[in-house]
Amino acid sequence: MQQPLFRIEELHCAYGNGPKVLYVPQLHIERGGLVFIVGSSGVGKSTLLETLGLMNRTIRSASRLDFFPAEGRPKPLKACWAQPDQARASFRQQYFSFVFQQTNLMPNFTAGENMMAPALLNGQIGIQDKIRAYMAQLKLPPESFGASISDLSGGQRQRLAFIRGLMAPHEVLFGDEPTGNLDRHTAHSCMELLKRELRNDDRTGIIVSHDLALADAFADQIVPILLTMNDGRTSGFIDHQQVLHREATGSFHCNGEPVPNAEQWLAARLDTPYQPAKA
Ligand SMILES: Nc1ncnc2c1ncn2[C@@H]1O[C@H](COP(=O)(O)OP(=O)(O)OP(=O)(O)O)[C@@H](O)[C@H]1O
Repeated sequence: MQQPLFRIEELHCAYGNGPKVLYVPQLHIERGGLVFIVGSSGVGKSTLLETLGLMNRTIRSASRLDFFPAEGRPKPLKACWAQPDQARASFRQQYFSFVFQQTNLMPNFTAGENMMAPALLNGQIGIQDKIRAYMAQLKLPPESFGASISDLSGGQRQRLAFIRGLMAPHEVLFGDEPTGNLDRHTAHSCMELLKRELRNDDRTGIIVSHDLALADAFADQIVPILLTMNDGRTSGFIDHQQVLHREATGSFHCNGEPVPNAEQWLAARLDTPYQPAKA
């Protein structure tokens, strides 16, 4: 049976006093596996990630925004948002890790130190062998372990950041275009590794991506953010009936109907303004 990870109801997101950028009447994200958030540019994918990951003040209002940790009672994120920055940071550090396209590596530390940092900070030891195995899998040369960040290519840095995120033992890993700088083959290797490791550790990856083929190949759940038009302005909208779930057979279904080709199904919906049914 599926376990809840996030439960969202009537969430409105905006930046400061700016216009509403995202509306989520209802969304259930389940624990375990890989969840992809897809949508056209500017529709609110990063906003959703920032909201769930307690990264940026994006909530205008929400009637429910709950996180269900593996142990203990559900945590109302709405209440976390009212707390000081320090309290939110320690909540994040307890449960969440992050991988961004702009890697945020520490330039004064070597590649190896960067990859080991989150695991060491969380008290893990004997991690070098694991990191070296991940490096081999992602075709990073062994000597790059001791290299300066400035001596590595953009794609190598992204793979380092990816391994660093994997090494952090948190139960949710948020990724914002974590393979955006990589060629298709390497992006697939990253996702294969991520999927396997998440499954082994009962963790969940929530990934923002433009790459519908990657979502089709690896996601267990795909959340499309649809484009809506209000008074001439566009904003994002999530219709829970348009969320795709992968069945045990490996194929997707949506609202009880089979979806034979998720990539095509999504491509046909994402760029066309969507008219939500009236409640
Ligand atoms: N810090 C911010 N302050 C004000 N508005 C913002 C901020 N960040 C994003 N926005 C606005 O919110 C909307 C959604 O942006 P968001 O970055 O979430 O979209 P996205 O789907 O992730 O886009 P992309 O695929 O291009 O990265 C856009 O209209 C954007 O201009």
